[in-house]
Amino acid sequence: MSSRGLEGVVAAESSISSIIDGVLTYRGIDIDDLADNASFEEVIYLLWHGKLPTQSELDQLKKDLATNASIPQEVIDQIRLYPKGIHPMAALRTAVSALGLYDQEADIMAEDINFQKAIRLQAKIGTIVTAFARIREGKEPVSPNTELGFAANFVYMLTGESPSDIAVDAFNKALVLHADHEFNASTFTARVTVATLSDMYSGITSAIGALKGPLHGGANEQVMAMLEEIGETEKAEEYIQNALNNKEKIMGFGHRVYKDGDPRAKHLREMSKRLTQITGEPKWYEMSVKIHDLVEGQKGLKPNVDFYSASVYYSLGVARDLFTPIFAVSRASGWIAHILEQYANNRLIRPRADYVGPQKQEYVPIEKRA
Ligand SMILES: CC(=O)SCCNC(=O)CCNC(=O)[C@H](O)C(C)(C)COP(=O)(O)OP(=O)(O)OC[C@H]1O[C@@H](n2cnc3c(N)ncnc32)[C@H](O)[C@@H]1OP(=O)(O)O
Ligand SMILES: O=C([O-])CC(=O)C(=O)O
Repeated sequence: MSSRGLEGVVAAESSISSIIDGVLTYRGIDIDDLADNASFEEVIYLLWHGKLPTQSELDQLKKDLATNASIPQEVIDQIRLYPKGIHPMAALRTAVSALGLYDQEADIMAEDINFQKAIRLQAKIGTIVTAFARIREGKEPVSPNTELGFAANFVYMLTGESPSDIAVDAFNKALVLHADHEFNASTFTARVTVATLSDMYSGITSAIGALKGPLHGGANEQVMAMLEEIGETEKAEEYIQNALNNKEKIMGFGHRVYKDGDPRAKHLREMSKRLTQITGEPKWYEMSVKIHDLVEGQKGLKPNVDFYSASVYYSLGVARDLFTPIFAVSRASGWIAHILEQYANNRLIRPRADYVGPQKQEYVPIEKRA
């Protein structure tokens, strides 16, 4: 008997992140502690090395990320040629694949070289997202500022302006919260790809493709589309009632693993409350809370990481279709950690199918086919 969607199947051992009794940890540290205290760079180090960095290790990682953040001119030139109107996740998938063409060590598998590649990839993925976002608006990409940390540099490259502390803190926390999540669909995809001993760029490219879908990372964009379609908090009840009556899925709710709620959602809810007050548009938070109460009350479904992150990113002035690419910028750290773990103890991932099709069929020559 197969398990539909591999529900409940334990596919491998991992020591990177855990979800036990509804508690999420990275390397055994509770996500609540990390969300309240850690920088994204500390989390990257933790995920890749299995321990929190010392001050000098952190300084070195920050320096490495900042100095590797520029992307090859060829990749920028290619981005300029992408068709107008494409989704930024499609652009990111294509540009990360292209990035691999310009990494002379892409196919070298030695552990130390893989760590260097990990830094290059993590450093450049935010630059790709921001370069695409600006080029499609007819603006020039902004080169990374080597003096800035990861979150600040991302906001700087996106806007071209010196980022506010509020924006940097919010981005940092969002990056920490999205960094890793056990064997979610995109991470598992990355592991399947590199378990053939394919390269890291192939692993990340396939993971981006998996994250793009609305049942996974793509849900955050769909949440904002729903909020904007509803428009006013007073209209939420009728909208949600109709959707549930029509058996539609409400984006940002439900989870394959968490049945009592996603521990990341409360942090994003708080951020949404605060940021929507700051922008003077509390309605997006109020509408989200209204929807939350309705969906939980009627279906018992709780919000996942994608629900309140929508109003958070919106309040930070991010275009709706960049929400999922920002998720990818963060999750790249987790994908890379899993790719390194897969390489370190590799075996091809190749499950079986429960064949339910016809058997003992004859080959019928084409002229005799009905
Ligand atoms: C970062 C992330 O990837 S978090 C997840 C992001 N995705 C979303 O927010 C999309 C909306 N949510 C969903 O589609 C689902 O809850 C998933 C895909 C996240 C997990 O789903 P699964 O474990 O496969 O549950 P499944 O889709 O089988 O749903 C089980 C039941 O709950 C219902 N259900 C699950 N989620 C929702 C939802 N968001 N809205 C309404 N009903 C839902 C299903 O319709 C189904 O009902 P049924 O048994 O009457 O047919
Ligand atoms: O774990 C999952 O299935 C989806 C999820 O919440 C994530 O990837 O962060």
